[in-house]
Amino acid sequence: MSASITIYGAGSWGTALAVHLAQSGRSVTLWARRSDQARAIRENRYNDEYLPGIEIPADVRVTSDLKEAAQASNLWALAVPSQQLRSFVMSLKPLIRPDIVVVSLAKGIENDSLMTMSQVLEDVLVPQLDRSRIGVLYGPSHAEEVAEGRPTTVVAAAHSPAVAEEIQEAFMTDRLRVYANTDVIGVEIGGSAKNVLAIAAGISDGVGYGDNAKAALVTRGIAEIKRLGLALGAKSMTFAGLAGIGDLVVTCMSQHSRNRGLGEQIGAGKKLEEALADMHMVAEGVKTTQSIHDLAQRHHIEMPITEAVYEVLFNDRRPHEMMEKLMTRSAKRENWLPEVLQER
Ligand SMILES: NC(=O)C1=CN([C@@H]2O[C@H](COP(=O)(O)OP(=O)(O)OC[C@H]3O[C@@H](n4cnc5c(N)ncnc54)[C@H](O)[C@@H]3O)[C@@H](O)[C@H]2O)C=CC1
Ligand SMILES: O=C(CO)COP(=O)(O)O
Repeated sequence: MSASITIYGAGSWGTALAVHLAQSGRSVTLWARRSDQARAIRENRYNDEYLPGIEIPADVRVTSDLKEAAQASNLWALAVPSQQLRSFVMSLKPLIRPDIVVVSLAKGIENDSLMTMSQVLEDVLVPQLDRSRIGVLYGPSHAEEVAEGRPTTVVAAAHSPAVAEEIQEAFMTDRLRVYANTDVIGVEIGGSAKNVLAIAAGISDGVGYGDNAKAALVTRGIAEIKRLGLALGAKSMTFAGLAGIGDLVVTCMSQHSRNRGLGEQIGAGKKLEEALADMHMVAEGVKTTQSIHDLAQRHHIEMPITEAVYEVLFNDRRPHEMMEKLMTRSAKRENWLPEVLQER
């Protein structure tokens, strides 16, 4: 077990993991961006802004000093929004050491580069850090439930099996069960694209389409996510795993999901800007819709649900119009054997 972990980003997810891991005996340092936030958490032992009602154990060290956080451990977990990851890691780069393992907790695809989070980390940190020491931790894990110690499962992915297992061991507790995987691109595409489908599920809830429509979005959603993943080199089975169907189900069904909640407001008639103005926390699905839409175009992948979400969010199209378009597409086959056998 990695004795100590540094978590960068004292938002909902970073704080929840810090609480959970500290309660499980790890030595945890939580880095907060603003010194006033770090001080308030140190003094009150609550993070009311991002994770209200959860007490932060006294042994979680809270700092806004990057150097102090970097020196505190050899395992760095990054819980900052995906579009800010690159600039944040640039500021960490002077502090990197070759024995560090860096894990992205952020789920998303960078807008301009269309890189996944591990690719952004590689882009910034290699060669100072070996590529094998970069990983991600994704899966169905709402912060509110992890902070309360409710049973949760996630997947640690890295190109090196040994590093995937090192991350697994570092985060595994009796209430947070971690699986290891080496299909990094599969885990990242599953864990990121699910936020687009969460917005679709929320729109469906807001309009009031019902349970059948929601089940269709989850099922046909994983089909289109898998198509993109396979084109990018992912393994088919990853999409039946925790960062595939697992993450998709939780986000489309949960009361906690911010992306689903944002979609619900849009389905009920709000404009994207209005829905975003009501949110304090990041809803990764908005930016990820742009990236996934662009990736699908680049690789000529049919992603009709993503396309529909894109049109509603960015081109002012009505949810009813897009649903009609989805329902009246030409007739398709589902999982015909010759096509399934072509998959990896
Ligand atoms: N909340 C959840 O249940 C889960 C969230 N995630 C992922 O974790 C990532 C973070 O999510 P949350 O903690 O929920 O978001 P949040 O909105 O609650 O917190 C974001 C944190 O990032 C910090 N931040 C913003 N811009 C920054 C910058 N330029 N540099 C450094 N720090 C910056 C903020 O101060 C804040 O502490 C997202 O990618 C999300 O998809 C993954 C699993 C669960
Ligand atoms: O990724 C998450 C849970 O696994 C959090 O994202 P949402 O809050 O949109 O569901």
